Amino acid sequence: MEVDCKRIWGNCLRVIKDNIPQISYQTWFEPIVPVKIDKDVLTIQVPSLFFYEYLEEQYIDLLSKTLRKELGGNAKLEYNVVMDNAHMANQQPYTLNFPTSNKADLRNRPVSVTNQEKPDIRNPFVIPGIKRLNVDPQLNGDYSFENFVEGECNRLARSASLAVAKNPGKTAFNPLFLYGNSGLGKTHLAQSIGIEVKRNMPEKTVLYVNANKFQTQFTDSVRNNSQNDFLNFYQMIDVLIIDDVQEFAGKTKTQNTFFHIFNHLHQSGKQLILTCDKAPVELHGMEDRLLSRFKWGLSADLQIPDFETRVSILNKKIYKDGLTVPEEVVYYIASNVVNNVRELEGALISLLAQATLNKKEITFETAKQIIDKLVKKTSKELSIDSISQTVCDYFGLELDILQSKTRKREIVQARQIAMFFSKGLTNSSLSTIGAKIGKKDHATVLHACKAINNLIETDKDFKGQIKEIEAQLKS
Ligand SMILES: Nc1ncnc2c1ncn2[C@@H]1O[C@H](COP(=O)(O)OP(=O)(O)OP(=O)(O)O)[C@@H](O)[C@H]1O
Repeated sequence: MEVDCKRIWGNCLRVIKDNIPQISYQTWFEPIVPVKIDKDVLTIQVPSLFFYEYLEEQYIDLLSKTLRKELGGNAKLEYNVVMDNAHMANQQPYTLNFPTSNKADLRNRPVSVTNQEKPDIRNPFVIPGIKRLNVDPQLNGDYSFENFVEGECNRLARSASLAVAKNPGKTAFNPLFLYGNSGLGKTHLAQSIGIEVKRNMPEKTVLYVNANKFQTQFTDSVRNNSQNDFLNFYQMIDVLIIDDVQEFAGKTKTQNTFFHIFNHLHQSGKQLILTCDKAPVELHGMEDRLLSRFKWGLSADLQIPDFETRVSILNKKIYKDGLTVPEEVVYYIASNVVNNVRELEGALISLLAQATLNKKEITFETAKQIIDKLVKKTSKELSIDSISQTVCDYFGLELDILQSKTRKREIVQARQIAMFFSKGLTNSSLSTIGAKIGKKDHATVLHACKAINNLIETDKDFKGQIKEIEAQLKS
């Protein structure tokens, strides 16, 4: 009997293996143990209730087909759900019986439970104490379609986002890849999709996550030996929004894991929405197989809004916050803050803050003073690229040399100086700086900053050089 059940389950596995991705097979089928066969009922043992629910949700059709091929039309499957080690003390497997022949029956099956304890699902987004897996989508209610102003600059991205929101996973826009410079509305638009899906299809599991957070969770899961939980969790999402995917650059293990999640979701008809600060073709430090997948759906860019759109964005915000701002002031802001919607909003906020603090009305004159100061400040902002260029010019080096693997002292030092100034003079994160200068990690950047600070304190000539470079950067 035991041999029989192993043989039959082995036959089923051969078919299953050919029909699903290897990672899914390893995750969901390798841990299953065939227990017994009784006429046309096969009993299998699974390690958790969550595991059983997932099999039922994702693979019941495949299981039914393969089992019926082996045991005939009346084939049935029974599960023994055996708790994991944490629950071994009172190990009394509970059995859930259901037939595989009729899918509708599966949803309303009679369940007999002899052990009510549930295994933990270790995931930071799961709200504890809720029976069904319930995921906090991490959405900001302000980032709705209603609050997003349409313009020539974002028309394609917005209409594609709307189409995806109405039909997640069912349009050709999968993944939807939204890209553009900082502060142009990528996060807002990506979140709008999540908000709309949740509004119209509350049963869908939506999750917004920043690429850095994803990376941290992944690293934690490796440390805690809970990679399977991590993978399983992400493979259950219906609409997955990953913000700032450029942060994955150079992180091979994270990319590898994301690749599997991407494949699983895509193959299961789930929706992926990715945002990035550049187009897929310009993305460096990313594996080719991942890049090619980014291009599968639709890439839509967000451009700098034109004057009219900038005025509409300001007016929308003014109206929403119940403020009164003279039209000429709105026009002045819109004419002078042009590159970034976040800065546009920031200018309005600082104007209002100053007016409130000084108990003054917002006049054109006060607005002009404040905005002029702000615009001057932003025009001085430097990029990692321009800093790297200035440092290379100063030492007479080619820019490319910073990206090379050479350990020559002068190159290493030039790289460290570029990192030091990028940290001090831009808002970029350590990992972004590292990725851009020599494909290094954040720890290397931190080390570089310390090394340069030490040298400034101990070496007078070096300090002089740093002062000269700084003067060039700020001129
Ligand atoms: N078309 C728009 N209509 C209304 N508000 C907008 C629009 N575009 C951007 N914003 C607002 O500008 C701010 C910045 O937008 P968002 O955070 O989405 O930019 P981003 O492109 O994701 O930037 P980053 O790459 O720096 O994360 C947000 O407050 C957002 O609501």
